[in-house]
Amino acid sequence: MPKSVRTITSAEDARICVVMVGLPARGKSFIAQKIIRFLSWISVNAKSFNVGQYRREAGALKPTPDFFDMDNDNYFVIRKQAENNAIKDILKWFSEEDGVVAVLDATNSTRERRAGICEILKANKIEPMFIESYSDDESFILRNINEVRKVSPDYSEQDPEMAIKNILLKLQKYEKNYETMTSELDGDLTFIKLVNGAQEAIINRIKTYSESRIAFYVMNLHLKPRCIYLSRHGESVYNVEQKIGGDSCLSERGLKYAQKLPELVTANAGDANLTVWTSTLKRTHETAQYLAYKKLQWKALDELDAGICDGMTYEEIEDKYPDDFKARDDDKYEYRYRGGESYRDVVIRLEPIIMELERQDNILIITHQAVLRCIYAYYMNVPQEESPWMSIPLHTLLKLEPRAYGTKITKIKANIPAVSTYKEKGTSQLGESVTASKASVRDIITSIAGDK
Ligand SMILES: O=P(O)(O)OC[C@H]1O[C@@](CO)(OP(=O)(O)O)[C@@H](O)[C@@H]1O
Repeated sequence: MPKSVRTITSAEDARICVVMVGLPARGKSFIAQKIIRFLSWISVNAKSFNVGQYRREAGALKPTPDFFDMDNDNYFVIRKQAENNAIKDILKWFSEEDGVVAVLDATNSTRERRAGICEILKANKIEPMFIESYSDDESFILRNINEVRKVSPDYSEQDPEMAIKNILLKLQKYEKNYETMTSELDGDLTFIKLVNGAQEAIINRIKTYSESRIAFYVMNLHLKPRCIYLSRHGESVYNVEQKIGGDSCLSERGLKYAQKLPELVTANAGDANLTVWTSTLKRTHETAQYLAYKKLQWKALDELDAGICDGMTYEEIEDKYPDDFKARDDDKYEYRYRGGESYRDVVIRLEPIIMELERQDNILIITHQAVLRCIYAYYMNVPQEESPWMSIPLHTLLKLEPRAYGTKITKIKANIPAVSTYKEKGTSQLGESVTASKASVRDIITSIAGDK
């Protein structure tokens, strides 16, 4: 019986607690959630602990700005209790749930408070890593205030004007005591200070691979509006023959999709500048051939390697390697084709693609079924056990718009028929053909996938 092999992603066993630092409305929760999403995607056990949530659970549901008055002892007790509960849960999570990276999402705005947290973490053999989001840019702050107003349970039911007034008052309370991190005064701590998003970054005492991976990731984050377009290559000769893998050319209908793609892209991206990324396989180049944008080839975007099954149909695999066929159906994410790859392997080789995508502006990626599922899973927060089973039809352009707390997705069908390459669990038969719908070119479904 073939056994899937678990791949270790890092040789370190250090447990890290990322401690967020910064005034309210500096995008700390956005950074915290992105870190968790990225680490979970690469299979690192990571969890965020938001002190605001603990404070709400402690009864301070919709606090007035006075609640954040640093000189008010009564309120201080509640705030401190919320912080203590969060830290208690972090320690419990590390010891009982094999945690690897926790994020303590709070302002942690004074040196004294940070020193206290440091002491507890170190006593429990957890490495503290501070990430400060600092800003003196009014437009950056205003954008974040607006975000907080919309998504924070503290303000979501308030009249927008009143909410903004309250957030500004809360900010003033914190500003009085806020101590930013500096190499001079905090030189013995591991920290990264992001100034105005990631316009500038100060990095101090990053020692381990895991810390540098997190630091590099957050330095690449940006919230400038941009779109990521994803498409599978047009229908290939192998797709028509129901064979997997290979390096075949496009079918006639696949070529039609390639010819239509420039029109689809312009209809949605207008005259925005785009870079097209393809894999190194022929079917993706042929799909990109009529697009008049700069093109880059990535080996990392090549389809999941089916090893000894490359070039076979699912029926042939079931017939010749029934144990492998079943093992893959039982655990599609972990199953590694003999001499080939698993979905987990694909995610690992896609890490540099995600790092680069976070840095970039508008990108169109033309790649393959399995690779697209993995990229999609990162943006849409799809759990590992579900992602290999997602249906991503041919001849469909996906438009992703990353936002602060989720990604907006639009599906644009090209209205060109294609075979289905979707195989359901428990069968070797492929689904129904994707026929041209009667709707016009732009059959658009829009949804927002929020963070979980
Ligand atoms: O993981 P599963 O569902 O088998 O999907 C991956 C398969 O998709 C295919 C099509 O069946 O990809 P592609 O987009 O490159 O045409 C195969 O080449 C590949 O093995």
